[in-house]
Amino acid sequence: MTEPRRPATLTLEDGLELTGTAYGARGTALGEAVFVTAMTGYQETLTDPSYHRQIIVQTAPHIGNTGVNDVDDESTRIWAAGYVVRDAARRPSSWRSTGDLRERLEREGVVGIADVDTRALTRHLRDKGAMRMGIFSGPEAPDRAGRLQAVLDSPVMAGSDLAAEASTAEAYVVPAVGTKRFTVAAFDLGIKSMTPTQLAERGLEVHVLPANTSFETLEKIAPDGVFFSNGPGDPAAADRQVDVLRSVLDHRIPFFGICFGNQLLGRALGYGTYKLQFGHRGINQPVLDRETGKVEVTSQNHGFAVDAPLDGPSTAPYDDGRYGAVEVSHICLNDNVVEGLRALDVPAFSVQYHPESAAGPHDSRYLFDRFIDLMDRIDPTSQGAK
Ligand SMILES: NC(=O)CC[C@H](N)C(=O)O
Repeated sequence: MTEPRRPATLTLEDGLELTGTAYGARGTALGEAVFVTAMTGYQETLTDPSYHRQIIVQTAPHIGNTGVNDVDDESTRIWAAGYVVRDAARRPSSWRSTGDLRERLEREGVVGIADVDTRALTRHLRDKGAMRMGIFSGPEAPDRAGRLQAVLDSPVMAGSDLAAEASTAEAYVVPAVGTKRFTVAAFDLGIKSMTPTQLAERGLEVHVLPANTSFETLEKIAPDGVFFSNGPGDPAAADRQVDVLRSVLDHRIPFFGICFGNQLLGRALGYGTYKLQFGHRGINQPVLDRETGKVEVTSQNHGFAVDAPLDGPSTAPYDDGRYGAVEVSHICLNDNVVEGLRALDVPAFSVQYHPESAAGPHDSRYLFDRFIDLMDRIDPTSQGAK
């Protein structure tokens, strides 16, 4: 291998260092190190707001080969705090490509590192657990002690309340495609753009709301259903959204949540959440739908999970069972982590994975139809499930 022309160093909080070549912007990147096993879809991954404050390590060895294009972004910018790849493509080659990933990373100030053995790094993170990381390149790069200190001084993910940082500043409406069936209020906790698209394509008028919207503001929209999106940060820190969700449940408004939304439904029902040793991030995670017995191959990106009993149904602990019985509807077949919740006495369900599937397989898009079924079953005069 030829000597790297623009050296860069990657430093983990446990002291491990790897050297490579600067990729994208030069400077310093700090964040939680997370590995992503998806073989495709790096543009969707980089622009997923749930990666706010995380440095992505791609296990797929060749990144940038299909360039970047104008249609695959999941938000208006790259949210990843840094990027670690093995072989960065020298030039893109795809009929869809309108630009070069390396140039885009540079333009958006995202510091990356290439020529790293990302699979060895992944095994390290898998065995040692989630931890902070820094990438350092350019003339200002600190020495070894300075690099480690910078990593140790950076914030940890546990306890971080980040949804508002990734949310829209202003509410906006995505009109229903075709005949309008229902009005939905979608809390943007770091929403991916494919989600309102999937909702709107099913005849839903989607009111996308900032993360800190109050229940009073929500009520003015008179939604037929409420949706909570994916998003960055620790669900244990999102008390404000949990309070709003409890009001939604109290009013028996049909609710559907994805990923962060699943964790917040878990909390609203009285369950705890915990940090996984390492997260689930990829587009080939097997999940069992326990009602149908079917296995879905899913797109996932989560570092936290809901702590709910797998044997069910059981009474939701919040306020002495105020929300009645709940069951764990989906589990991950790799490690039995809770991947979905369904309330049996209030109209609410959620999944820990990504039915909007951008990137990823489309096995789970039926869940958007289940949300519509739930709204269909509600009798507006009784404000309760039929
Ligand atoms: N994609 C998401 O919504 C992630 C949820 C949460 N931030 C986690 O890491 O578990």
